[in-house]
Amino acid sequence: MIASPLPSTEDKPRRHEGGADIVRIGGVQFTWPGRNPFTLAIDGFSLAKGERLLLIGPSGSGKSTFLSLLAGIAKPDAGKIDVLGCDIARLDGAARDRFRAEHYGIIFQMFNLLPYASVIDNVLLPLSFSPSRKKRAEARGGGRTEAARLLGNLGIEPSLIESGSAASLSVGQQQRVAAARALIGSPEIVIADEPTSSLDRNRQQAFLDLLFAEVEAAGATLIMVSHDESLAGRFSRVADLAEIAQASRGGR
Ligand SMILES: Nc1ncnc2c1ncn2[C@@H]1O[C@H](COP(=O)(O)OP(=O)(O)OP(=O)(O)O)[C@@H](O)[C@H]1O
Repeated sequence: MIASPLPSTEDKPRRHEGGADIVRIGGVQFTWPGRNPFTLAIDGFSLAKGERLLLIGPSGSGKSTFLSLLAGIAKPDAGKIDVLGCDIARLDGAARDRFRAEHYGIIFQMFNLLPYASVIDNVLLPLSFSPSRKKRAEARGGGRTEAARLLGNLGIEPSLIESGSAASLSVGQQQRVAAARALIGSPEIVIADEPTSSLDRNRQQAFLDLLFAEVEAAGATLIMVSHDESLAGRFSRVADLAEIAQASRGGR
């Protein structure tokens, strides 16, 4: 069920059941270089801890660009992107990479698994880059135990966990492995860029059931992009990117 109406940029930051803001963006400008440059401007946006935001909008409207800014993959030309009290717009590339590894689990559109690595090694990868996620996984019995638990909960057969390589998996299985990799070590923010686009309706719903259960168990905040507005009822908030950001093309 959608908790409340879609916000305008003038709205006060929305809070989710008392959760404090985990993200606050203000005055952001970002332009992709090129002959017909695409610019995204975000006057103000905030996200409360524990929210599950579904981000919708037409193809090419800038949803992935928005996620890249939110995750510190792209650096804005101006403005503030405050995440967990840190303005990531002020960090250099290496510091943003470290921050992302510590605090974000990301399910990319193409999954980005290491094809020749085993399923479990793909899931364990983020722990090599994040001391705090490693610590949290260790507190739950160790990285391998936690990876196997997540993979099992996400419906990966035990026989595939140690021996299967990512390249040998179906698209649906790759997606589940990508979700386990995003969730291991309980990052505060989980970002999913159209993770269900290659699944049929039943598998889509089953995947979301598993994803939401794990996100909730970890107390994480979820931002998911999808073209499928019928998923809206499952999220605490739904926003069209056009309500959050102004997109423009060409010289400014
Ligand atoms: N790496 C890049 N380099 C240059 N321009 C880019 C890059 N990525 C995106 N763009 C520009 O930004 C625009 C918005 O792209 P973006 O991928 O953010 O949209 P989207 O809403 O996520 O689209 P889709 O729903 O099709 O994935 C593109 O049309 C393109 O012009």
